[in-house]
Amino acid sequence: MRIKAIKMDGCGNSFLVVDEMKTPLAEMDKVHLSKAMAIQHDTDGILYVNFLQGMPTMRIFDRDGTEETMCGNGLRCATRYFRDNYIPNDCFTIMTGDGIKHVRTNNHTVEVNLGKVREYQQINEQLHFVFTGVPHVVVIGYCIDIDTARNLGRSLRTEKSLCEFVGHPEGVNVNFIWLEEDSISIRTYEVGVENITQSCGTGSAASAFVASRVFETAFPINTRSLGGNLEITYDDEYLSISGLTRYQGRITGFINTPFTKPVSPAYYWPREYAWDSL
Ligand SMILES: N[C@@H](CCC[C@H](N)C(=O)O)C(=O)O
Repeated sequence: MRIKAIKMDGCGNSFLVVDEMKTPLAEMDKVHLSKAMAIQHDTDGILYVNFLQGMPTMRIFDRDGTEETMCGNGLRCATRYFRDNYIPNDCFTIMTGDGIKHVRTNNHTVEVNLGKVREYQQINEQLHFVFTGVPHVVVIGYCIDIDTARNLGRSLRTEKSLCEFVGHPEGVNVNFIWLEEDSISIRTYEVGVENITQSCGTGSAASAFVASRVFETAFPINTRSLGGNLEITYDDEYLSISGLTRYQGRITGFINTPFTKPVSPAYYWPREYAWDSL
């Protein structure tokens, strides 16, 4: 079976977009396929886009093949894909694992409304917890290097007592934040990618919310991550994130379906980048 995907990123948070209207896939194939494609093409996850009962929908599978409820930057990329291919409007809605989300585009800039802040709790002076579609711990501190953030993030992400305390025994994403003159800087250790990513939309929103309480920073808040900046707004308890999205290229591959067991990615997914300006 031939599969086509588009490589995109939102502030460096990278995804392959698989359009299920063009490439219908069996549910059982998605876990193996997602893991294989994400590793081979070095992306943080795979976005499956489709229309279900007439409604645009997005599903996100992380690099390790697990499905997540939400992904802020992924939703921004999916929004741009829908706008450019199917929905010639600036404002519309997309169904996600975390419910219906309102989205808005302005050329390459995409804003998505993540909904109301949920489950906020201050754990101690340095640690806070916020649910913005997926669970996020926010650690307040000072400028941290990548290796330290990766090591600390990895141990906090599965720290049993912390995860149980915040009600998410499955694990949490970890954001290290510090205050800059005109913004906050963030390094996010992401569940499912199991590494620091270039940017995390839901993590940036959670971090901005915590910064507004701890540093009394006024919204809109600019967040700086390795891959770029996002603007976070807070309106009537609803958090929105806005920033640039990019196309990186088209990918074509072939798979034998259905999968019965995990297969080496290179076996069925040849590299055929055709970089273009889409
Ligand atoms: N990068 C995403 C967040 C993805 C969620 C995370 N990988 C998880 O599994 O919880 C974003 O932009 O929000």
